[in-house]
Amino acid sequence: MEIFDYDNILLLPRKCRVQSRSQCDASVQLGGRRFKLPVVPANMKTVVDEKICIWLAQNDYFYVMHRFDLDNVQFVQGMHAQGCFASISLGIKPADYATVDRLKAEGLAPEYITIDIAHGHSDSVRDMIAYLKQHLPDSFVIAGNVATPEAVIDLENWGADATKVGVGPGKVCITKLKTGFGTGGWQLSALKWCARVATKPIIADGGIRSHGDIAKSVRFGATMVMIGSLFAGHEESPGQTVEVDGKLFKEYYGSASDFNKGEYRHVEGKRILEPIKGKLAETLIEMEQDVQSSISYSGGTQLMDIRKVNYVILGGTNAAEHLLM
Ligand SMILES: NC(=O)C1=CN([C@@H]2O[C@H](COP(=O)(O)OP(=O)(O)OC[C@H]3O[C@@H](n4cnc5c(N)ncnc54)[C@H](OP(=O)(O)O)[C@@H]3O)[C@@H](O)[C@H]2O)C=CC1
Ligand SMILES: Nc1nc2c(ncn2[C@@H]2O[C@H](COP(=O)(O)O)[C@@H](O)[C@H]2O)c(=O)[nH]1
Repeated sequence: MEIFDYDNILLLPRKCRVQSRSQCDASVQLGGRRFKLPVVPANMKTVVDEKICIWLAQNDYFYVMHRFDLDNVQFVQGMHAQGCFASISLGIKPADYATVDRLKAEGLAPEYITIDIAHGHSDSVRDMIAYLKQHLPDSFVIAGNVATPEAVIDLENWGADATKVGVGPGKVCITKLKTGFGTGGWQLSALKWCARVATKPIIADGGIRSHGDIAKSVRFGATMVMIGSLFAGHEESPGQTVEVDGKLFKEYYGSASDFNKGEYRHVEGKRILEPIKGKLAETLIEMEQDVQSSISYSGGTQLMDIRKVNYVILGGTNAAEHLLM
């Protein structure tokens, strides 16, 4: 198996078919809705809050609300009251089952539910998918996180409508160091490996450091990418603003860090500071323009045309041009 990551792959251009990059369509379909970009901000406390989720939904971007210190039922009610789709996260503990029961009792079906645990290839996820399919059958269920084709096959067979791939590639992740496991350092080839067996959409989660990594993810099989660090440093980001030597930063911490958990137990995340870089809306517009540009380099007009390009692996002993077929 080829091992590579975002920083040692480059995609190869094909003859351009558009007069302007504005003719390229960066939108993507997921769960019956079309979104402007194949990008979703990570469901983390320092990345999204209710206000950001409303803005994203109203502006045709996908979002997944985090599940920490939050009443999911109130959140779904609030989103529906604003005329927005509801997209929540759940774990697999008794409190999460109680949330499903309350949603059902209130007649509230979130349009999207993401089951979000560290080791998603597990019976506990199988059981939660089954419970959701029984009690909230209209919700589109995303399940993760996983790292292998076996896991993608199992989650799909258990009823997941999409899977989330990425164990340990995140910027505030220390899973690799603490456990010796994961896709940190080879997330892009893990995605390729998983995509070969997937029959439903994959969300590639973690490790995106520049906008070009979005196109690389799509090339290797992602329908969408989940991004934390690139979104955590905006003026409206929910993390605390911190001043260091006259410069402004936002805190960004892992969901499995002691900062999020409130205790030092099974910690697999850390806290860092991200420089503040302006408004979220501006970053999303720049991302859209960059993805449009990627599509034009692929010789296409639609997002999935990026899947057709060849690529090279830079450096290392296995440097080579990789042709399709
Ligand atoms: N993408 C990634 O690489 C990672 C992401 N995270 C994020 O951190 C947050 C917290 O995750 P998580 O701790 O799973 O959520 P929860 O705190 O909700 O725990 C979920 C349940 O799974 C159990 N559990 C957690 N890890 C394992 C494991 N390795 N093997 C067996 N059981 C396990 C926990 O029990 P117990 O605690 O008693 O073991 C708990 O019962 C999530 O948002 C998750 O996405 C965390 C780590 C890696
Ligand atoms: N191992 C851990 N992974 C975590 C934790 N909190 C979040 N995450 C994952 O990171 C991505 C975001 O990655 P980024 O590279 O874009 O910053 C996020 O979606 C989660 O899957 C954690 O505490 N430990």
